[in-house]
Amino acid sequence: MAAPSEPEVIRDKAAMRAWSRRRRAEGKTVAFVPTMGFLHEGHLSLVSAAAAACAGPAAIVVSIYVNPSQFAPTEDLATYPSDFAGDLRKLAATGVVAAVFSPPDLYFRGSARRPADASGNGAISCLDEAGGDGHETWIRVEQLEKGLCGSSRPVFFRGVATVVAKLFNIVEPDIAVFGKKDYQQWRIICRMVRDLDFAIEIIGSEIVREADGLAMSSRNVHLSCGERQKVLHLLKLLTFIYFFFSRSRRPSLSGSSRSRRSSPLLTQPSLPAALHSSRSRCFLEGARWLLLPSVEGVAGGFSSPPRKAHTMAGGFSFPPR
Ligand SMILES: Nc1ncnc2c1ncn2[C@@H]1O[C@H](COP(=O)(O)OP(=O)(O)OP(=O)(O)O)[C@@H](O)[C@H]1O
Ligand SMILES: CC(C)(CO)[C@@H](O)C(=O)[O-]
Ligand code: BAL
Repeated sequence: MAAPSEPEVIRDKAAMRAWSRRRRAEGKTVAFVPTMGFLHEGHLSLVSAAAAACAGPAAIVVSIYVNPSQFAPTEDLATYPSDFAGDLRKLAATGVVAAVFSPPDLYFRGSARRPADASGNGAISCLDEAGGDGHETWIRVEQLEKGLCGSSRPVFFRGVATVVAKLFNIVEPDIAVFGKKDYQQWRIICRMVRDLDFAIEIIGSEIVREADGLAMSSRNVHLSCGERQKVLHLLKLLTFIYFFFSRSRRPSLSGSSRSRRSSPLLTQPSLPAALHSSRSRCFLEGARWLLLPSVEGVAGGFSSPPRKAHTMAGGFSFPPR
């Protein structure tokens, strides 16, 4: 990549929107990478994908915002890792990021915000249980948010879809890039953009992994050595199941409309037909049951479970890379 150059840091919504409009008036494509910060090579690969997707002159914007509305009060908002100065250095080193949008807060909190209790432990999101005249407008992608991460994190995808829509309205990008590590999230954003007529091209970018195969993820810093080993075992098992079924069963299993209806996520054409069969579902269910103690062991080891399924699975997606 090119020589380091400092991105402009923008904190204000109106200033961000004005910045994007100026760039577009100059004939640039505004390409957007939303993140929650504590950046690693996975995030930087999205920046490269954004640069590659712009045919002509580009204005690349990265947002760094830990969105409270995707965290339930039982989750880890308070301990989410951050290193803003380090993030800026990494983005500057890419030489292609023109602006970093890092707002202090994107929500109207209202007067009914729940106060901290005597021990100082108030609800830390979902928007501190906002009510009254606080934020009350939500986007739900009703079918795709069911299952997988949606099962263990009940407010997660509602918060993601809502904040991404807010960010799209503020940044007004032409292109936005999301990682396939968060596969369900990527599919949900694509569906929201289609259903609500956002004039934005969504790009899904491939998973970047550590040398041992674990998908890079900001929260990996919270994993102990033992937890990491358990996650890697799970990743190996899933990879084995994938290859076993995709090689030996695929030809006879495609085109079953009945099984394709069972989960909206599994109807994406990029997923192997093998995984739609009732037989492979039984196998996966059995494996999940056998592995549950180790998965729960990993989840229980964190200060604020539940964790995301993809982190448990080492960022496994279909097909594995
Ligand atoms: N290893 C990776 N490969 C590709 N994309 C990634 C990777 N890690 C994160 N991304 C993408 O970067 C974007 C921002 O993600 P985020 O800031 O939540 O980081 P994260 O590493 O996914 O954090 P977390 O540990 O909370 O999942 C998302 O679109 C996500 O899918
Ligand atoms: C898309 C996102 C930035 C919304 O907060 C977040 O869920 C993430 O980083 O994957
Ligand atoms: N990359 C997903 C963000 C989250 O887990 O909240």
